[in-house]
Amino acid sequence: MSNKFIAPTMAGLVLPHEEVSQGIDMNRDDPPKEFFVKESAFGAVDSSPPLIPIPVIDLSMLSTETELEKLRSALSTWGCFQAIGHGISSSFLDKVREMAKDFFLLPMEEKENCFREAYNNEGFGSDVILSKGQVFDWCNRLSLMVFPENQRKVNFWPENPKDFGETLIEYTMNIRSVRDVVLKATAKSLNLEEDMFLKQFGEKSTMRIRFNFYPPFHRVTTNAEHMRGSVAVLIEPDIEEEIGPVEGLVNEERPKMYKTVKNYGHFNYTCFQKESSKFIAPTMAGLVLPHEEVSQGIDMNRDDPPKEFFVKESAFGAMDSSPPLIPIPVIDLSMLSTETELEKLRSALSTWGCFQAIGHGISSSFLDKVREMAKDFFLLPMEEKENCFREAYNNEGFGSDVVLSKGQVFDWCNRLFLMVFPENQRKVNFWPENPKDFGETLIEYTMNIRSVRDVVFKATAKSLNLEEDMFLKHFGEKSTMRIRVNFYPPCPRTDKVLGLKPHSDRSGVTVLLQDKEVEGLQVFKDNQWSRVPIIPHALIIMTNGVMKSPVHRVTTNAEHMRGSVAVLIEPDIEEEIGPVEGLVNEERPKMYKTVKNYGHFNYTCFQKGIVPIDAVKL
Ligand SMILES: O=C(O)CCC(=O)C(=O)O
Ligand SMILES: [Fe+2]
Repeated sequence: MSNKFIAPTMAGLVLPHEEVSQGIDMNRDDPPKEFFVKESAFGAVDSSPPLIPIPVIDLSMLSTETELEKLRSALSTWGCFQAIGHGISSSFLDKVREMAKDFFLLPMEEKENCFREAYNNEGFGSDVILSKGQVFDWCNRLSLMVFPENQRKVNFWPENPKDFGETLIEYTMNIRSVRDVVLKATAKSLNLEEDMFLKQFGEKSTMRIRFNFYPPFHRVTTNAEHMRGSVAVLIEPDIEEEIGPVEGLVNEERPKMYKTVKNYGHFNYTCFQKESSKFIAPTMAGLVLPHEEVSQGIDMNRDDPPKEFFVKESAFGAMDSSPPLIPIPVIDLSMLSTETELEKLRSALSTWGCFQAIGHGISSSFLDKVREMAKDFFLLPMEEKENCFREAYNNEGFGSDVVLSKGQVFDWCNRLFLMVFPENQRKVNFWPENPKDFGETLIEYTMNIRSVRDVVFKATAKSLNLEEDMFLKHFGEKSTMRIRVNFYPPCPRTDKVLGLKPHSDRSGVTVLLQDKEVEGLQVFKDNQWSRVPIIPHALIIMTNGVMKSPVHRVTTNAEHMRGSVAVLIEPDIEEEIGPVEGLVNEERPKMYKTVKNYGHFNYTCFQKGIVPIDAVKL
């Protein structure tokens, strides 16, 4: 449903929305400054450097010593050459070029089918957004894996022009022959065994193709009138193959200077990422806001939220800013030893799937401290929060919605999302250093919530006449606890914009500390939305994986910001989640399948536009 990414490239963070859906405007004469290159080790941009020809090698002559020596010299000095005599007909090469151009000239609606995903290069688009201050290339690309065949992602392959796929494969097969000739000749020119490089690239050597398309550029280029295209086939070694110094070239005089690496493509990418591993004010960042806002988060005083934040009609009805205030049940955890409270719990979970917990044993002053700390963090200047920015393709850290799909509706919300338990899965580089006691308080709070979890799990099991440890065991030793600190800036369009769209949490249990003053949370029950009233020191508990998964949302508020802190408790990834044995019998047969790694399963469903519970129905 939403796994395609909006005209990803020129899309970027950097262009106004109209252009996002249309690609780089080929007639504009004012490229945004995000495309301007910076000074670098490679010197300034210079539009007409001298035309020093790179070497030309005739592949059909490589059986001669002269041509072989030319090749060796070309590769050791330049590392590249122009190949002639390669045996591919000129008319076929022209056909490939024409076909590529035909594709890029299609209207955007047609190319849309090939849009790459947000976090992946495969498909049509331009630069993946990776880092703050990234300089964008003035280029659209279509990048496709062609070999090995079983790694083709045909959903990204153009259906138009008609013979695109066929031509692509034929061309790549031709290039494979060229590859073999060049790799063999190179080995020979170095007095190595002929198959040396072929073997190093392995049987499963991949071949990707990248079509580049550069729209004309009025200001900078001399050929301001013409667009330009090119086609690159990228040949990579088998992922499993170790790449390193060739044995035959290493000896006592020339010892090894480099290490061997596996999966070089990934290694290369990781190196690149290290330069720029933080993602620009990721959220409110998105594609949708003008650049100044990208670096400052949602402007808390703006009076014109962009329309990408406007909610659409959904199965959960229209926006209604003041639904009835039907109180969700209140359960006193300190009273769960009594039958009455236990029955109240059972009923709350089977009808609402959530309740407000009082008597939970956590002091009001400590809860206030947690809320204050969260607020202090969000009120820090953006430069300080920058250290916690999440990466483009990952929720962990500070930011807002990950950009996932075309037409995605964004939440009016900044978040800080952190894994707290198990301890060895903490990514401390995303943890705030300010306020000073943030980390400590966070851990203490989560440990408190873990005790609350245990009490609720045990009581729930008891209320269903199950063994007390049933749910605790089901969640496994390695049950994870993540914390999500939400912060909703005031929003002038409460009629159109939500703080959080309708959803049910992917976690097994969510424990939520609401804002003490500003309301906003709503729960969907019996086909209508109910507002959840504020009980200042209660914890809202949603038991998603246990009985009923409440669908909830958060509205926005025009005058006040609002904060909340959610702890998400998930089962051990390895643990199978499914119907509880003790509840299944002949009269009530199993209705659902078991799944492993429910969190991932939930996410996959979301991506496909499926409700998880429907996907596990037997
Ligand atoms: O802000 C709230 O009250 C709810 C937050 C929420 O639903 C979530 O973080 O999943
Ligand atoms: Fe939620």
